[in-house]
Amino acid sequence: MLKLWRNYLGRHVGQVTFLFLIQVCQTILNLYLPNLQADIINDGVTAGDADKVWNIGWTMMAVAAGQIVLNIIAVYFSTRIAMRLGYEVRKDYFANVETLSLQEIETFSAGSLITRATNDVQQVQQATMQALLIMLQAPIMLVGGIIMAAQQDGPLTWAIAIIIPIILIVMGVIMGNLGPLFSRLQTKLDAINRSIREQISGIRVIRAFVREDTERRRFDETNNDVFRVLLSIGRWMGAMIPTMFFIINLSTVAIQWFGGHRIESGEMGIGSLQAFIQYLMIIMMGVGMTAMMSVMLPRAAVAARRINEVLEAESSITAPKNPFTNPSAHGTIEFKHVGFSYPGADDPVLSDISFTAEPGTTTAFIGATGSGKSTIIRLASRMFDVTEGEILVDGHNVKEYDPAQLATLFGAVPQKAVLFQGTIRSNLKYGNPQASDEQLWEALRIAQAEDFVREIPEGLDAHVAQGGTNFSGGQKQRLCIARAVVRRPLIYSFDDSFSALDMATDRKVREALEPITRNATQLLVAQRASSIRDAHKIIVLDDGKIVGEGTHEELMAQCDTYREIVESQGGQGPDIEELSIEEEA
Ligand SMILES: Nc1ncnc2c1ncn2[C@@H]1O[C@H](COP(=O)(O)OP(=O)(O)OP(=O)(O)O)[C@@H](O)[C@H]1O
Repeated sequence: MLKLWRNYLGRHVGQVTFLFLIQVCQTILNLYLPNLQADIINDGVTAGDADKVWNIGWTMMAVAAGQIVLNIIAVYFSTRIAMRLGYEVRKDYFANVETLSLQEIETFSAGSLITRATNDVQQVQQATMQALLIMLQAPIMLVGGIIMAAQQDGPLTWAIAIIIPIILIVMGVIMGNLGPLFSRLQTKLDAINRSIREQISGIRVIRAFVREDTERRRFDETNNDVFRVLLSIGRWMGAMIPTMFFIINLSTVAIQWFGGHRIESGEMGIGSLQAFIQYLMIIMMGVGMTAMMSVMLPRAAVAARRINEVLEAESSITAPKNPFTNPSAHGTIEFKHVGFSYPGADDPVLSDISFTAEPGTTTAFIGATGSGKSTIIRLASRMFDVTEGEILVDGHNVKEYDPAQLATLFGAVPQKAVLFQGTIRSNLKYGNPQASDEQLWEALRIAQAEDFVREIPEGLDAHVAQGGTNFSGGQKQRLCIARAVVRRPLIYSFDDSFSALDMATDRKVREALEPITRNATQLLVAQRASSIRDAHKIIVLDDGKIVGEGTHEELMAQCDTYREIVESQGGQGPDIEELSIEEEA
């Protein structure tokens, strides 16, 4: 928490100092009021001096008004500073998350990253606001209250010396139990966020398989966990307030009783007893504020630690000091004995993968699900770093490139079509922000998406909902293909990118792509053997290893796994063009 405050409140030292000065003045005025009250009763009312009553009364009014004005200023500045802190933390947080590689994002998990950016930042923001308001006020109230009470009646101060340690012990016990509960709460909130995210994004599958009850039960378990922790927190918080009031009321009765005896014996004025009780209340308020801070701070400290973890996280995929710039890039990709394990996984997903993909050729990957096809595509553009061997692009290790520059060589169409909230234009311009409308329409034409976009009255300005949910699977896939085409990259990677297209559209897209990809390097993952039989090179994967490499004919002759795949899909049969012509007929 301190680190976060140092970094972010440090940027507003002027405002924070001004706020602290206001708080000191306000608290001094607050401490002065009971003193005036004692004077008005002792020297004015009891002595029957009306002038004194008026004079002190006016002073009390002025002091109270001053205190109110200062309080308003303090609330304004503490809110402003805390909101600014939240804004700046969120801004830096998001900027840093954007720089992280998939490796770190998967380690944190998307659900936890969202909770940290929302719930955790809010906790810190609220704690900061309260801290700015009461952190300086509480100790002044405590110490100042004791001094002022002692001035009213020294001998009665022993009562305060007994009451404060009792309250501190009670608070200590309650806070000691609340701290670990808040840590647990944050972890449980992460879990509930993950669960909500998964279930909402998978709602169609849940409905299709009628799994609502199972999912509801799974959610109930997570929800119950949060409920149980909140209940425990509520119990301790609930115990705190009545306990505090019990101690305060008991103390007031004790002070009235002892004070009454001292008034009777003429050692104390009535006004002084009134003031003494008021100072006791101020001291208790100081203790209460400290207690409130000690509830809020541990919780905010947990949140601050989680935010700091993300703010300080560094991408494992970084640019070298002097990145290699390639003025005449061709797009040759070479895998040399590549091995790879996902972060946290024990077993390698890929072992000893070696191949070269040249410009003007298509290298296709086929194999059972989970055999590592998509992983090869991800490694080629350095979304993860290999754990063994090396990957070269145009003869240079991908680690020699600036990752951002390397990414511009690729036009990737991912397995899961990803679109962003905005318009068709804004989504296509991800491929090339400078692209003209003509270029966007041409890309749509190549991706066989022109017709359905033209049918929408807004055309390129048609709204794309979050995640592209207002488009069908095939439409989304075609928009993703168009986005890659807009870039006109040297390397195209199609990760099962035609799976949602019918045979006829699949053929049309491939035909339209042919002229623009003719000189590019193409990496193509496909499930259908018929889709890749024309590839210059087909690599057959089995359990992360290459078990065959060659053209369709070569593999049919030499590779059992490939032959099995082809036969399981209906034998050599007609290729995709023949199939689609039949389908159209
Ligand atoms: N982000 C990840 N974290 C951990 N393991 C992963 C991750 N992504 C994939 N894997 C694992 O790596 C293996 C290879 O996955 P990959 O997605 O490369 O297979 P694939 O051949 O493309 O499969 P499919 O044809 O089903 O898309 C699988 O066993 C999978 O469980």
